[in-house]
Amino acid sequence: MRSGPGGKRARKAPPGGVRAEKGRSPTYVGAAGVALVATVFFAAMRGRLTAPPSALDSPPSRPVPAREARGPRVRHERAAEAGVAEAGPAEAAEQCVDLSEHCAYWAANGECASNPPYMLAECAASCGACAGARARADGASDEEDEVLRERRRAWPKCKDKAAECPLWARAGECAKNERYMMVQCALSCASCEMQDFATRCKRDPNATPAVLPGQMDEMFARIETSPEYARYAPRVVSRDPWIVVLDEFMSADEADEIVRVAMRDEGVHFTASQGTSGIDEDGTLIPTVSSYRTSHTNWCEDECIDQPAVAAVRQRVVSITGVPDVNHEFPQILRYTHSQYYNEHHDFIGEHSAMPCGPRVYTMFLYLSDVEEGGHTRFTQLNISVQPKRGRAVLWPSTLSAAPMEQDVRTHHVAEPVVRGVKYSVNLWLHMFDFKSANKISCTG
Ligand SMILES: O=C(O)CCC(=O)C(=O)O
Ligand SMILES: [Fe+2]
Repeated sequence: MRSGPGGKRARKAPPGGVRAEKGRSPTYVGAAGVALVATVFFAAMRGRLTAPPSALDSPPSRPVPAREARGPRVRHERAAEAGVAEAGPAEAAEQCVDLSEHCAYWAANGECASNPPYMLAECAASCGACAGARARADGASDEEDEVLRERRRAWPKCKDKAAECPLWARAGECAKNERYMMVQCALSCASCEMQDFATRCKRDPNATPAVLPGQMDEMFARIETSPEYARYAPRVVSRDPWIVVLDEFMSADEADEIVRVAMRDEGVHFTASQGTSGIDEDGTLIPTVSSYRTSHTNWCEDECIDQPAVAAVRQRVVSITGVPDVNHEFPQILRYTHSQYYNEHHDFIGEHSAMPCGPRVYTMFLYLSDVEEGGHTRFTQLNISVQPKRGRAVLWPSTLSAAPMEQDVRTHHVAEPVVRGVKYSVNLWLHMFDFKSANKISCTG
């Protein structure tokens, strides 16, 4: 059976300081800039710069280090467009290619120096910042090179996973973006021991489990019988395993508000939904985009997570399940348009069991829109199908009440293709232990 859906995993995007203008410190531009100006100059002298601006009908706009442009999937797409199969910026630097047709123009206009994080990633060739030129383009000194060589001798397996790591490290990103940098740029950040999953991600033996054996049954029975929850109009559609539909879990206004939040800057925030295809040597779940799942995903964090409607719903989920908010993954907002679906899968991801967060114990799935036809959530082994309806939620376990660390294989499910309308929905995955603290140190995959 396929592995489960990708959860909110270690932030794969490059460091925030290089994602947004605000992160660019003067030292950064200054130090890297001088070296880069020289690099670009010599690159130009070597004839690396190709089409001059006049070759373009109108000059391209300045390169924008937008969030969207920084995520790994988008990078891969861009690489594919540029004919660099499966290459990201690191590979692009190795192969010495540009990922944008505008690189030469931008480089000629000094962008390699004034916007190095973006330009080094996207325009390695035009900036003369290919692998061989990397150290000098970073402005690294001979002493720094020696420090890195020493570190490599002490930690032969330690590596930087992105070509830009030395530059980012010099810009202070190891501290500003610890979660990403300490694993992805371990060599440059002197955090080699952190690349070892077992060292970085030990579960606290005293961590409090959210669900003890038998408590799952108690929780579902409470939802069914307690007058406190009657306002959510709960309906038990299965008892073993438990599946409870809550027809009035959210108001129409709340659901609409969450869609509005999700739609902000839509092109940036919704990207193809990913699954996972395994785990790499430092404990990072490997994301995949495949025909198994064709929806689009928008992770609700940063400016989304505390929006009033989102916060109210999160609080409601805490109070109904008893699972504290720190155990919840960031809400995963989904959009399915015509014919989009998610094939049969289980939300339990085996690899989580060895992580500090432990397994997903519950899924609270929220429907934010009415769908004219299709888009049902169908539990394949139980012959149960839940129709999307704005405000409705469905709650089910991924593990067994009697053994809550173990998968309950009966809750496999599919998202049926949407036939008419658009389905907006949200996954809230609740873990056995603290997810958010573990996520901060890249220990949730
Ligand atoms: O869209 C649905 O109905 C279910 C989605 C789902 O199961 C998932 O994203 O894990
Ligand atoms: Fe699912």
